[in-house]
Amino acid sequence: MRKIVIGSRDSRLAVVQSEMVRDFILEKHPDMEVEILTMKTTGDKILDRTLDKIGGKGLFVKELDKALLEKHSDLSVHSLKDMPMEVPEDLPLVAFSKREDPRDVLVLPEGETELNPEKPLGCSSLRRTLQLKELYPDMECKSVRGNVQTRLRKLEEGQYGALVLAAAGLKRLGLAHRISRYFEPEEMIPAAGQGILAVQGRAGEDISFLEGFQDADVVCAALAERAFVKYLDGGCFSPVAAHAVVEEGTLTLLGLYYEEETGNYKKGRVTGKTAEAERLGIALAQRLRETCRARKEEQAE
Ligand SMILES: NCc1[nH]cc(CCC(=O)O)c1CC(=O)O
Repeated sequence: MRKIVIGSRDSRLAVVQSEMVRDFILEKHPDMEVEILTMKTTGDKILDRTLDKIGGKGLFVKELDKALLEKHSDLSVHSLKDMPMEVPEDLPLVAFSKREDPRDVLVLPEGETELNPEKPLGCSSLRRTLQLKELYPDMECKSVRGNVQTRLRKLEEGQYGALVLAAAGLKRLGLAHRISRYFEPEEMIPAAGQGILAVQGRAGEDISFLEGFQDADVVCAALAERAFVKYLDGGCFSPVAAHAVVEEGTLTLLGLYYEEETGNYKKGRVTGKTAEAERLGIALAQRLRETCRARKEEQAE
């Protein structure tokens, strides 16, 4: 018998996600024992500042990485979209899950059926803010921090007309009934990795018990999305968005590139073979950046 400890943030969503990995392992290997070890990360503790002021995505993984390194845990389960592009070599991502609904959605206060245009839209990333400006040009967007439950509480308190959240988180929390509108990926390009779980482990250890967990097409989509963002050095705060779909060996990647200095941004699409996922991500990134550059030169003339 082998015992595995999964390290998890202590938010409800993080625990549900860790339970999904636990349940997979237990179903395939009933002789194994799996325990979930929850912890608060710096990113969960600091809620009064926006993430870019306190140091980025890494704040949600530092404590979990430490537990892995010190062997208090064997695996960490993360939302892939929260993972930095650079992952420590000794703590590799060892599996990606199948993808839950990757779309962003609109959530109204409980019982309401229409969007109150007098109140701001609550959203927590530049990526969403930028794209919401196109969909709701007359509405203000206001930052909302905290885990999904905290954000929903702020919505019920009347601070916002609606929230924009990921469908994946709401569905996993059993809150799909709160969704009042879905944004198709073409209208609002999701964050790279949205809807996918990443399992992280220690280099060199046996993780054969995760066999069958991942889906090859989802892995290709994730690689293309992350290659795009990494090439553009997106990190957490550039509103870079990337979403790939794989169908019968063909990968289509949608991307958004934003140039901080000028405020210019550009959306684009690339299609190719799944085997070339990362190259496709880089190719789209290069093309969009060139387009923004060219436009900047035009404006300067
Ligand atoms: N930034 C928080 C976060 N990280 C992952 C999800 C949703 C689940 C997922 O995308 O897999 C959410 C909530 C949200 O953005 O609404």
